[in-house]
Amino acid sequence: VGGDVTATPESDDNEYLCPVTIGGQTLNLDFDSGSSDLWVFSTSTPSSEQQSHTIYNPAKSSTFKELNGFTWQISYGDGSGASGTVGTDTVTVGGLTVKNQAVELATAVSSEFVTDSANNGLLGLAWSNLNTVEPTQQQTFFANAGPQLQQNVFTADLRHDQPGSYDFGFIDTSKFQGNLNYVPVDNSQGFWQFTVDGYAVGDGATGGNSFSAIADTGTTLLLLDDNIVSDYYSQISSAQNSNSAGGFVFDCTEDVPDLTLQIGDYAAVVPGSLLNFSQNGDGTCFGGIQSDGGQGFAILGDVFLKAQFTVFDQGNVQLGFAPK
Ligand SMILES: O=C(Cc1ccccc1)Nn1cnc2ccccc21
Repeated sequence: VGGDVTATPESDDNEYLCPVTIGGQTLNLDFDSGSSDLWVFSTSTPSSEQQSHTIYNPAKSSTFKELNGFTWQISYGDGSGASGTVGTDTVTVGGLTVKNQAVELATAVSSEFVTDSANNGLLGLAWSNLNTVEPTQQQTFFANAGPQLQQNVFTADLRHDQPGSYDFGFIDTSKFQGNLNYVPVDNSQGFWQFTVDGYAVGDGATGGNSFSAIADTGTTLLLLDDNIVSDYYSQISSAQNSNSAGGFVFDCTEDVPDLTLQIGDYAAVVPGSLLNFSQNGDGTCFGGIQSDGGQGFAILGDVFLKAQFTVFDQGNVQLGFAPK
């Protein structure tokens, strides 16, 4: 048994939304390998915060069960967050069904979520030890689905300005070139965390120290250590770190170099075209590479994942990468 679901980018590839059916009601959720809560806008969300969101109404689901007294509260690295109550229901993603899945109902959401009307909640795909439900931590959709999957994996094929896909339970070899390159994962902090062994800017030599990184579909950009960020932008003559833009910008006319991340024997190339992320409207463009804020590990978000077919292997606790 498996599932295949379309991942549709919002404008500027800011996030990727996938249809999820909960108790017969379908909402578009942000699949997030950087967190482990499945939460939705619901009838419990204040009407002033519901705005034009699609909401889940547990009262209309014949399979919803309240988990009395259970609560959740999550905050994300970008400062956004949400909190609420918990129940269980039948959740289906791309034909794959999990019964009695913990579904977290938002009773409060931060402004970033209120204004993002296409996003009706998140489906966490990190490891369950990151789930925030109290008093009893809950399992993710992927953890619950594991036993029924032919292969205990999900794959991400995210694309620039066009629909991509997530597959659960199988690896579609038509979606990548060559062989998959696997790297061991340290899931002790709940992330899909692994070691990058070096990097290269443009056609320069591969160097630098090895560093820790997480594969995070819930992050838009490629967030790296400040030293690597400075080294990269030293190759773009008009680049500057703009407070008003919130990061490094450069003239849109510039030729933007590739970035290669050496992962074991695999050279993961992120083409310059993906690293010229968006236009600021004043002739400058915003870079796809930005600072990780000094938090000690790099965050390989959608900018990186658009360039690689990625296998999140729960069974063998490893990640696989291949060019597309
Ligand atoms: O929060 C982040 C990125 C981030 C920024 C700064 C420091 C650390 C991490 N990603 N993310 C991952 N899942 C998310 C869900 C909502 C919002 C942002 C989300």
